[in-house]
This record gives sequence, C-alpha cells and structure tokens, in this order.
Amino acid sequence: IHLSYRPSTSQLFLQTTPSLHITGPAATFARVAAFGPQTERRRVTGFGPTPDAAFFGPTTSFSNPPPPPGADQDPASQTCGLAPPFCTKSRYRSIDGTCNNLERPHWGIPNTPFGRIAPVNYDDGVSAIKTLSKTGRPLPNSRELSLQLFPDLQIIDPVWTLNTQQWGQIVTHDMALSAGEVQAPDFNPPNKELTDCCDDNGRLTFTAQTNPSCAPILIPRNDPVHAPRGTQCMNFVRTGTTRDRGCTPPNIPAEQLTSVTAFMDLSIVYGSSQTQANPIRARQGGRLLTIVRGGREWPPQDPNSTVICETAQSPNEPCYLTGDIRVNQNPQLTTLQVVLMREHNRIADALAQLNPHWNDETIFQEARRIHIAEIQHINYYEYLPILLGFENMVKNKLIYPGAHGYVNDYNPGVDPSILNEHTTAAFRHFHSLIRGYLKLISESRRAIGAVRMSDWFTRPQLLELDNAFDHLVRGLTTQPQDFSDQSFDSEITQFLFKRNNTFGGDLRARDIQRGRDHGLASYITTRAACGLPAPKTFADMLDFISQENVAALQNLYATPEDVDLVVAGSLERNVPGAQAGPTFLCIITEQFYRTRVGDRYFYENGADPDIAFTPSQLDSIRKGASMARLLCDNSDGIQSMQPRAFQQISHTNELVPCASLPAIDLTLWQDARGHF
Ligand code: HEM
Ligand SMILES: [Ca+2]
Repeated sequence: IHLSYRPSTSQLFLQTTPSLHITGPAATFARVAAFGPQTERRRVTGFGPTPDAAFFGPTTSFSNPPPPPGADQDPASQTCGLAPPFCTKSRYRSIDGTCNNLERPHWGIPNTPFGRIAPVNYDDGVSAIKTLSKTGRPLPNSRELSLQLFPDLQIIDPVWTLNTQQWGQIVTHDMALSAGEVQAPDFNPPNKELTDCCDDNGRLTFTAQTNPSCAPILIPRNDPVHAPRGTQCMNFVRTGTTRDRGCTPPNIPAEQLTSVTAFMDLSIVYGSSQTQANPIRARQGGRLLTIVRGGREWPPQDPNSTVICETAQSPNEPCYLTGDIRVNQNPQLTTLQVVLMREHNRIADALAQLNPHWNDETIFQEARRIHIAEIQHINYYEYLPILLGFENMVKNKLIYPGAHGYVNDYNPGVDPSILNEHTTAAFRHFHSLIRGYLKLISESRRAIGAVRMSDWFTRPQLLELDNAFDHLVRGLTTQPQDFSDQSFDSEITQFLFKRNNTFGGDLRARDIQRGRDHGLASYITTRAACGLPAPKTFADMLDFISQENVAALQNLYATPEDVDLVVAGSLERNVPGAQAGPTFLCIITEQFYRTRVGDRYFYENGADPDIAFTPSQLDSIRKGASMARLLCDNSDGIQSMQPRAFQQISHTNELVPCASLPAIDLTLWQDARGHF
C-alpha cells in the first residue's frame, strides 16, 4: 500500500524529473511528504450526540502499519513499473490524473493500488482470498450472509429521492474501478473462457480449478432461490493486483489496482486515459461526440456493443460509449451519464459563442474545467452532507459553508488514492438505497408506468423509447430512495444481471466476497484503525448494533474477530444526521477529505493563479451550480423542478419553473483580455 511512499521513492522522482528538481528546504519537505499518510496524521472528529460516543471522542489518527522488510527496496511497486511521468505545469488537469501532485506525479492515477487505513488480511498473509476463521474452520459463506442478514424489507426513505442513491453511483464510478473484474458485463469486456469460474447455468467449470483468480460464490444448501434449481455457484473473479502484474516481491502483500483516476474529475465523462478520451471527442467546437436521434443528442455507439450490452437484442440497439465502461449498466446510471455529457456540450457551446477566437482544444478544456468545478460543488455542498451530515463535514474540514473567495487547503502530502475500505466496504453500503422498480413520471408528476431494473441491465435503449428519458429523470427526483439500513432490494440480491434467466446474481454476496478478495481487515480491526472502541466480544457490539443483529452474527461467525467489515459495518445503527454507522462514516469522511485536499485542481483552491477561477467565477459556481439546474438544463423538455433535487417534493421544496433556478453565469468566462 503506501509502504513505498518513502524517501527512496521521492528521490527517484526528483532525480528523474528535471523540471521538479528541488533543493534546500523544499527538498526536505518532499522527503517528508513522501511518507504520505504516515506523516500526515489526520484527525477525524465527530459531531453531536450519538450512540457511539467514541466516534466523537477526541481524535482518530490514521497511520499505516510499518512497512514489511524489503519494502523499501521496491519503489516500483507503487507505479507497478510505470515510468514516472515528466510533468510540466498545466492550467488543465491531465486526462489520466498524472502530475496533479507535482512531487508524486503518479498519485491518484489509474493502474495504481488503492490505499488502506488498516493492515491487509489474507489467508496466507500476502494474497490468498480470506476463507478461514481464526478457529481454522471456514468463514460463513458470502451468499449465506447475504440471505440471513440483508433481506429485502422495502422501507422507503421519508426525505431523499432516488436521485440521491443514483448520484452516489456516479460519484463512485468517478473515483474507483477495481481492475481486472472481467466477469460482469458492466466491466471490462469479458474473456469468457478464462473467467467463467461458474458458467451461465450455475455449474462450476474446469476453469474454476485452473485459474487462480477464480473464487466462485458457492450456493448454500438451504438457499431458497438457487438450491431448488440445482445452481451450484455464482461467478466471481478476483480483482487484479500488484502481484498479478509481477511488480511486488513475494513477501509484500498484494494490493488491488484501480482502473480510473481517483480524483473527482469527471473521468466517467472524459475518460481516464487518452485512449478512452480520443474516440469520444468531436474535435470541433470543444464538444464531446454525440449521435442525434429523435432530435436529441446521445453518446456515440460503443464499437464493442455486443459484448458490453450483451442483453441488447440487436447490434443496432443503442449501447453508449463514454469515459466509463460501466455506463450502460442500469438505466438510471445511464440517464445521469447522458445528462453529464450534454452538460459539457452546453457549456462548450456557450463558451464558443462568447469566445469565437478560441480553438477546439481551448473550448474543450475550459468547458471541462467549469463542468468539473460545478460537479465538485454539487458533490461537496449538496450531495455529501446528505450522507455524512453537514456538521460532520464542517468539523472535519470537508466544506467551508459561507466562504467567500478561495479555500487554499491543498496539501501535497495527502495521497488522494481511494481507500480500499472505502470502495470495497463503506461506500457499497449505499447499495442499500437502491429501488428495484423505477417509476416513469410525467411533467405533472404522475406515475405513468414503472420499469423493473433487472429487465434493463446493460440495455440503455430504454432511454430513447417513448420519451422515457424525461420520465426517468423525473422519476429520479420524485420517487423516494430506499432507506439506508440492512435491507437490500431483491432486484440486486436475486436478479442481478439475470439476462434471460429467471434469477440472477447477488450484489450483496459479491460485496462480501470482494471484501475477502481484497483482504480487508476485519470489522474489529478497522474500528480500531478509526479510533473507535473495538469490541472484544459479541456482547460488546451491542453498543452500536441491534440485539437481533448481534445474535445473528454470533450464530453465523465462530468468533467476533472473524466478522467482516462489509457485513457488520452495514449493521451499525446510523449516526444521527448521517446515513451510515460510525465505522463507515469514519472511512467515508476520511476519503472525501483526502479527495478534496489531495487535489491540486480542487475548484475552491486559489493558490495558483494559473489554475484558479477568478473570485467572481468561483462565486458564480457557488451560487449557480445545483443538481436541479443540471437536470433541467440537460433533459429533453422538463419544465419544472424542485430547487433541492436530492430531496423529495414538499411544501418547503416545491416545483418551480426551471428558468427560475439560479444558474452559473458563463459570461464571466468571456475572454475580453485574451487572458486564457
Ligand atoms: C443502481 C444500481 C447499482 C448496481 C446494479 C450496482 C452494481 C455494482 C456491481 C455489479 C459492482 C461490482 C461488484 C463486485 O463484483 O465487486 C458494484 C461495485 C460498487 N458499487 Fe454499485 N451498483 C449500483 C449502485 C451503486 C450505488 C448507488 C453506490 C453508492 C452510492 C454504489 C457503490 C459501489 C461501489 C463503491 C462499488 C465498488 C467500485 C470498485 O471499486 O470497483 N453502487 N456495484
Ligand atoms: Ca476520477
């Protein structure tokens, strides 16, 4: 993990990157910064009274475990053999995130490992998937845990819309993609032969024995859905690691690699590499490439459509190409991706009007930069407070409400990499918010129909049928999301990617299995890493988990030390004002702190005048960026929206005409002085 963020690594980059050669005090700083999280001791502090007093106790500090012997000789393990990039200062972010951190140009880029706050936990200490209890017996089966602990209770959220749930998947896809997951159609194109550990009929294959990446989820004998049908397994392929790529010595634990930029930089729109970025640009007017059908703009067709959209009934059916391979996974996700693509082009068209002398590249980069700022603002000031609690965000310096002018909190010593605990455990808790049936809502906000999610996995054609696009957008902002609790919708626990079968996969079982695949530390160890009281017995867990759930855990696990983070984290009572328990809240808060202060291009940062927005531009982004306006501006013909679009319509959040909603004033980007 961060083990090689050490002086040796730092010297490597400093020596091979002439433009960054630093001497004197700055060099000392670079060496210290090279220790990354080890020197950057960060404190997460709590808010308000809660059942878990300790979370609100003095501090939590994240320091990484000491590097194992030999780690110091291995600077390449961080970049997995990639040559350190040569950085020149640029007004714009690179597409792949390189050189965001000028001292650590590879921080936050694709094909680097996730970070961790707690030590690895593999069966063999270095890479084998966790299967064994401390007692030596097998751990409880992932599917069994899903069935026993995460039923479909359909308890709906009284305040927040489905848009809150769905935007979460957008935020996630911007930040992480566990690499080498080749089984699901939503990820890299599958190489079926190599990765079919369990075939389409639910039978274990020969590959399951020959491919060490196979870790199929076995169907328990008492499975009410799959056992009667004779299903043996669900496919599961392990995530690619530093060891798979041969860039870690045998005594260093494997770390999973990510495929996208860690930065909140709309890599889902613009791609995480030049190879992804090139085919989606129009190379004209700074626009993204679109196809016009039915008088509306849609993303271009994925050349690999028969693989990516495998449920499509003909190769001519729409299957979109965007910056993210998962775009076609479910209709609501695709809806928001189309909104974002159109928003780029809307901004680009306005800039082109205002600045006829700008070329394609300038318009593209300026539009991208404004778009990213807008989404960062929505994420930090409108979306995240719903999940993390406003007070918590203020106290932990994730937001500065009421700030005028810049917030110069960029810290080059903070590694913006995504924490494994965040992407593999904590943020997946919000799979609990998913609703299986998506309402289609008219302009007068009446339900005119509903679609079943599992009928439309990897089939984005739905968006273009009978004006469904607007109906889906209004559905997102009208239908309540599911409550944040231990209930997971059966559309994702019994029917995930079911294709033409009656039943399908189980996302919760996959979350649990993935946690073991990634060698996540146990629930107890992770609590300790967060500075929360670590239960020693099952009874100790009663302080933050209900009696029924503790009893169920005790029934399933041989010892408290075996309890998975993914499992017990989702059983903790929510912290008041937040949508997760103390452990997940700690992890997610830490993540979004790093994502903010580890991003040199964060929109509120004004330290570098070549990068910063002008104070009036920043002011306009703060006043004009909103989820409501974003949806209004980029739907086909929606006329009205409630101002707080993550929140249900109510007498304090009534529908208003779209045109009356505040907007970013793009005339502030008119280049009168030839400045840009
Ligand atoms: C709307 C329907 C959704 C579906 C069908 C879905 C499906 C999936 C699937 C299949 C995976 C990979 C599972 C694995 O094999 O490990 C995944 C990963 C993940 N999902 Fe979801 N998801 C949905 C929504 C969400 C939402 C709303 C959130 C959070 C707010 C979320 C957060 C995550 C995260 C953090 C990961 C791990 C990403 C990575 O590291 O690769 N998902 N999801
Ligand atoms: Ca990104």
